[in-house]
Amino acid sequence: MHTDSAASAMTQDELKALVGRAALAYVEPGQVIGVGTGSTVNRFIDALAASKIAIAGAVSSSEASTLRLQAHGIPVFDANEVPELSVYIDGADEIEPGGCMIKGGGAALTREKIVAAQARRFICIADESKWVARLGRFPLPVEVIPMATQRLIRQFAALGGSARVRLRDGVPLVTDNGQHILDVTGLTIDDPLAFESMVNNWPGVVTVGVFAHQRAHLCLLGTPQGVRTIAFDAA
Ligand SMILES: O=C[C@H](O)[C@H](O)[C@H](O)COP(=O)(O)O
Repeated sequence: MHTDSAASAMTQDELKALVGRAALAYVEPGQVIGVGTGSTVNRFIDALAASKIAIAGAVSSSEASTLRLQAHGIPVFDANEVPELSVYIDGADEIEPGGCMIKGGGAALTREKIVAAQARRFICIADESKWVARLGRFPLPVEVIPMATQRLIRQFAALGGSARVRLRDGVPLVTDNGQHILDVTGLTIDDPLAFESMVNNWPGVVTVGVFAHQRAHLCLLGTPQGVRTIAFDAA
């Protein structure tokens, strides 16, 4: 781990912009890269467009990121057209010292996991508020098929969790995949790999927002002292 470039009294938005720019160091001209979703990734997309690094294009993890990339004139490919990506750049809602993450605050978790699985390297960009000793403070997003919702709420309750259907404008939010999101609080996630496998096996779960099998290889963490570069050896 190291810290570079002094930065002081920066807002959270400025820290997101800082790590968005820092991620450019991991992008090379001519590459097709994986691009995640969220406010931090938006800063990366904008920095990429401003940088004039001529990538061949991107595979995107959401309709929102696709629109932003295309608005900048960056070609977006279907995941099926690109067998392997050199790098995937995405944010996180929480990241812990092993590189495991909670993701899905923006409801894009399923496509994020798909694109991450195609990439040789996952680079997580996040402001320091996302760094945790153990996953579980942020409500865990789980994409679910609506007919399974009530049973899954009971399954989470049996683990000590409290699950709610995420609403938007008073009705269940519908993901890019046409499904719903449960947000689960009160869980203890001591073993992210085992937890991810267990929940993903419950019928009706599309994807759980624990990213342990697709964990980060590197985290660029925005702090008031600059960007901390954290490599996860075991990833
Ligand atoms: O579904 C959304 C994603 O997992 C985001 O990458 C995550 O919620 C972090 O978003 P933000 O950069 O806006 O905090």
